[in-house]
Amino acid sequence: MSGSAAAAAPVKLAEIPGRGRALVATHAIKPGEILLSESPLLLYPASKASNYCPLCYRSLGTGGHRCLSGAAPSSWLSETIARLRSHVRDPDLFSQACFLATAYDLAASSPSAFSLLLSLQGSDTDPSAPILHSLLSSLAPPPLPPGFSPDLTAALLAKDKLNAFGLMEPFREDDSGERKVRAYGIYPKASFFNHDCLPNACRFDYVDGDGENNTAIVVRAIHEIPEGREVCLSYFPVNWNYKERQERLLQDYGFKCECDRCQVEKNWKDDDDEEEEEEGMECMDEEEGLEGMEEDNGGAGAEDDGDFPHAYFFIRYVCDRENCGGTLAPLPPSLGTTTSNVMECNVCGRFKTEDDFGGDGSMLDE
Ligand SMILES: C[S@@+](CC[C@H](N)C(=O)[O-])C[C@H]1O[C@@H](n2cnc3c(N)ncnc32)[C@H](O)[C@@H]1O
Repeated sequence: MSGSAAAAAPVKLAEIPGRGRALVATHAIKPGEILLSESPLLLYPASKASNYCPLCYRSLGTGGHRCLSGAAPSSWLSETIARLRSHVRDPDLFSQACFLATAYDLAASSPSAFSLLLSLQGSDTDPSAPILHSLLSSLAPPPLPPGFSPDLTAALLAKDKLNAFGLMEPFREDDSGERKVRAYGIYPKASFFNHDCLPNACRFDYVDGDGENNTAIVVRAIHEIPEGREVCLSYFPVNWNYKERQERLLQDYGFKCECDRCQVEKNWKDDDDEEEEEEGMECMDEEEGLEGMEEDNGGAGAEDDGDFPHAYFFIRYVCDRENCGGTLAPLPPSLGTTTSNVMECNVCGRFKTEDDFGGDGSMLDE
């Protein structure tokens, strides 16, 4: 081995009371720094759409497609998915059944990866588990994979519910905010990111990109993160209002969010919620927001700035493109040290430079 030890991973696993396993920064993180780049444990289609390659998930486009998938699925999995495609009409049922087939196939092909999947968070029983189990029992060709049972099916669905990331169809201006998911993936380490309504990191995917890693997800720091601080993602678009966020987190993830932003917004009247989030906090004192961020190094804990402690986040890090609402993070720092002044949106993919922001941090008109 050479004299210099391999660089430590930027995040490590920790147990945080009341939050379970979490990922925390192992050193002071620079804006844009790549915290994790990870290939999926498993991937499965989100719908029956046929505009992408069923193996590498890249868009088929109009020209000839060159599939860059490294590995072919087993014949059992290909046959099961083909049968599901021709027999299951409901798109959600189809997608969930594909998940189960892919997960059971993993049990046969890689017991260690399958154990990893089972070690992830999630134990609620999905009401559709019995239907999905009998669907798979009747359609999948023999021999059925190891452990195939109603209990295991229910356990797998619970893992999927809490841990799957959507790989999105490319953004289109006329989407009117409704973006489609092309595929879902389960990423073993990324599954340990907890949620914060004002995250300090966000994830990118480049499903139509070149190379074999197009289904990897890349998590980058939005701003500086001090050593030891928990790194969190937002489990949904940051511009959702308090009620929407709380409902989703309780129903789908089983917890009540007590983050700094929720502490402030729980006291807002419903009207406040809508006005502030739709108008991107334009009415607040932007100077106050900027100072708050500077003192806190851009961390998510600037609590003392009155009613709008997090307004700077919206001005600086939420994409203002119509129907987008993605999160902006700088490109990775060059040579690992110099922070880039180019921000990338994780939804529409647009790049913005410092010149696109006013001196007060607001975005200039385009
Ligand atoms: C994708 S997992 C994240 C990793 C998880 N903490 C674990 O121990 O494996 C999602 C689950 O983590 C927990 N979680 C995530 N964010 C949280 C938060 N802000 N507060 C409390 N629990 C949270 C919830 O139980 C949620 O269902």
